[in-house]
Amino acid sequence: MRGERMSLYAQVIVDVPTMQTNKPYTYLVPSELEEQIQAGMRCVVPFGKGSRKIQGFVLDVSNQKPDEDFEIKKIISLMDFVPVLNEEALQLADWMANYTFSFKISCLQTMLPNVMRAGYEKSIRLLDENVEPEIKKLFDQNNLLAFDDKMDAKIRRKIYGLRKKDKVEIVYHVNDRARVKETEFIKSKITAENISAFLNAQRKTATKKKRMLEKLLDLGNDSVERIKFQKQNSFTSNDVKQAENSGWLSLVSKETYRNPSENATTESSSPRKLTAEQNVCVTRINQAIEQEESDVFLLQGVTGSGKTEVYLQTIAHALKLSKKALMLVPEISLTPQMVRRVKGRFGPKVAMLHSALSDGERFDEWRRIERGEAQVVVGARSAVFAPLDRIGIIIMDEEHETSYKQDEMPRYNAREVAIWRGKHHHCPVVLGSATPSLESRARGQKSVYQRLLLTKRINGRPMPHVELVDMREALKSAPSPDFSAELLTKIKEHLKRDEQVVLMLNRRGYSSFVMCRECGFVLKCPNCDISLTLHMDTHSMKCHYCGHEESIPRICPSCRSNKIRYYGTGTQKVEEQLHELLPNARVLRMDVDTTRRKGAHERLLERFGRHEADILLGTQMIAKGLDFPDVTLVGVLNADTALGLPDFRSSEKTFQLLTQVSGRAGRADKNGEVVIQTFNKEHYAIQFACTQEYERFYAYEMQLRHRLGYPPYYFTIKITASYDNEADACRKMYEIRRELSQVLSKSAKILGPTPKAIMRVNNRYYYQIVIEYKKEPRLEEYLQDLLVRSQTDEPKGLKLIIDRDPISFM
Ligand SMILES: Nc1ncnc2c1ncn2[C@@H]1O[C@H](COP(=O)(O)OP(=O)(O)OP(=O)(O)O)[C@@H](O)[C@H]1O
Ligand SMILES: [Zn+2]
Ligand SMILES: [Zn+2]
Repeated sequence: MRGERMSLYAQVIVDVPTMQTNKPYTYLVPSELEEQIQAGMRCVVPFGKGSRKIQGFVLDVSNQKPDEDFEIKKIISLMDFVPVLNEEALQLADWMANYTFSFKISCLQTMLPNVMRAGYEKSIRLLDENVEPEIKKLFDQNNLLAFDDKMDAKIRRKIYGLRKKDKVEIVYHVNDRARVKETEFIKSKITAENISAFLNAQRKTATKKKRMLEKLLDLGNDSVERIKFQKQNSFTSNDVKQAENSGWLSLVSKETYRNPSENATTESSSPRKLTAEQNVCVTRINQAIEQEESDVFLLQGVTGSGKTEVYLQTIAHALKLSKKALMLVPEISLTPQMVRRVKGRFGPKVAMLHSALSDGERFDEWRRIERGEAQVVVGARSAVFAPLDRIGIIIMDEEHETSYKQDEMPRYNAREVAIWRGKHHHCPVVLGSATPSLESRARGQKSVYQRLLLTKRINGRPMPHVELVDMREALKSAPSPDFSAELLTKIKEHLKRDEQVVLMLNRRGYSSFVMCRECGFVLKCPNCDISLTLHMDTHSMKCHYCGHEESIPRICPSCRSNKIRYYGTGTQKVEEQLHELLPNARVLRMDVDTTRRKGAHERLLERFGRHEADILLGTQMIAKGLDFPDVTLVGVLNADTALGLPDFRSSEKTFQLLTQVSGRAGRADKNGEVVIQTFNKEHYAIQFACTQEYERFYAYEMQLRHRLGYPPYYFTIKITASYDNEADACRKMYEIRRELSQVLSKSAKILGPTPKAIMRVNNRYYYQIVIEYKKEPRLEEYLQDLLVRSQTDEPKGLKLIIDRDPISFM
């Protein structure tokens, strides 16, 4: 209509659990927000009936009036002054939602620091005051009552009853937990000109006030943190307040960052002279940076070949061209040495994003990146979403690590996201590993990725010599259950030479449990199909799946016998054996129990580096990245615990782990040795790990995968359904299988439905199907639809998981 002001409409993705769709809802932009609103901002919108308020993301703003004829609701408020997600992030979320079969809202939220995701508070509003006095007195003068999970059950029931009669309603508030840290600073108003007037006005006895005036004069034009100023000069908070009232100073609040690495020790380091092989790699990558080519490089370098130096010098090159760099490492708390090296080279230009940071620290690092104050970002999986612009290079260290894949929605692999961003920014992506995933190595074969090789160790060191010990034989004469005579002799030899030893205990699926020797009873979790694990530090039995905890039984709950004992090997037990076998050796133990505290992991490694211990005993967490010059012997106590798992990747995982841990030996100027104890000496994964022939392992494993129809020859998607009862879970999966057989071509294979390896977790029952296929044009659309439908499927309570390229089939 002419003359009428054109209204603005926003497309908003809303956060409604259990009612997700990937279609945005249209909202009217109120006139007072028209100037501010932009795509990528968070907002608060009404949803559904009543006064429910929820968080949303603005995807798009336009004059386009939707042709829906129902009433269009108004946006209530905007949570941001500037967009928190830029154009790139919005596009990436689109791609990710499609590619990983996820809801767009979970993709958008995943890209932001935790504190920027919505926190909701619920309260109850009394609509009708005509209720029991006992209930009425719970409400405040605004007729509101905070509603939380701790509410008394009886009251909760009554309130529920009132709600049915419409006497109360639930009100939702959206909280923004993203708080900026503010620090108070003092700015002096005292100058050489005005001080004498103030001094003269003081009584003779007012020495503190005189001192205050002098200190303020000393400040000159600098501002100083209030806390520091008070501490250094022994002033109280009140002294400062009075000085402010007298007009001697002003207080200003400034935004500051929480600095996560304030206390970390970093030595600065300068670039090293590259070896010939390193030089080839650096030159190729630098060229791609300059020419803005989005090539993917697979940097395949044996352990100790100096991959890190290649990363550092290519990052430096990007910085020289005024570009930025993104570097991904596996869980960062496990690779403190790597972080120190990057910080040592690039200092304050570096921002870190990892799970050991508090939410506040993470938010501050995120803002430093977003404002362009950090040019190099180092972080674990989710750092792949760091809000960097002008990216010149993306690096992913240990690209084969499965921790790069997130195992909740959105089930993305940081590797795929990194490659997507590389294309977006026209920059190279470098995937580095001594033992690349079969997928990446195969893409290198087909030149989808470009292979770069580092075949030799730095300083011309030989690869360590590896010896296999057949435990079936060795146990007959072993000095203790976990140490063969061969390994023990070697440890003694190396310790005598004042060298260091790393011992790895492979704990996967092999923790201590409690069993009755009389009747065979094993203590299991009441909620899950899994035995409870013994924790000596807390003296309790714990379930690693649901967190259930109970005390250690003294008597068998089944037959009342007292012959109930622990079985299996834990690091604590091995440590005890070590103390008995080698009473003089100093042992550092590193496992989940000793590294729970923040920074504990790093401190243990520093102590080992300072030779405060001779032996570092740990779980898989010691296999990667450690670079200690005096470690000359690596012992693997149990090589094959993962081999027995019914999973197509178990050989690959075993080979990678053994090669990585072997690589910790002999990295500097002394030769290294490795002893691997195994019950499967003939297994090809163990044999190739012994000779450290990645390429031969790759060729052999590829043949097997081809024959069995596994990745990387086939694409795979795993579908899992769970219910609180087994029959429904099973029935649902048969229904999905029937539908799939309509959608898929003859060449695709459907495995299952089968119950999951651990069928019951936290009292839910899990069934799964795996699809193996090459090309299925109708599959994606079917799965997207299945995902949306699953929220309203009958019977209620279904949880459906669709996992593209699953890490395991278990
Ligand atoms: N050009 C060089 N000259 C001298 N020393 C070097 C050079 N490049 C790397 N180094 C040193 O060699 C050692 C091994 O390098 P680095 O830790 O990068 O190996 P890596 O390939 O990452 O091994 P891994 O895969 O086992 O972690 C380090 O101590 C590093 O400082
Ligand atoms: Zn449990
Ligand atoms: Zn018993």
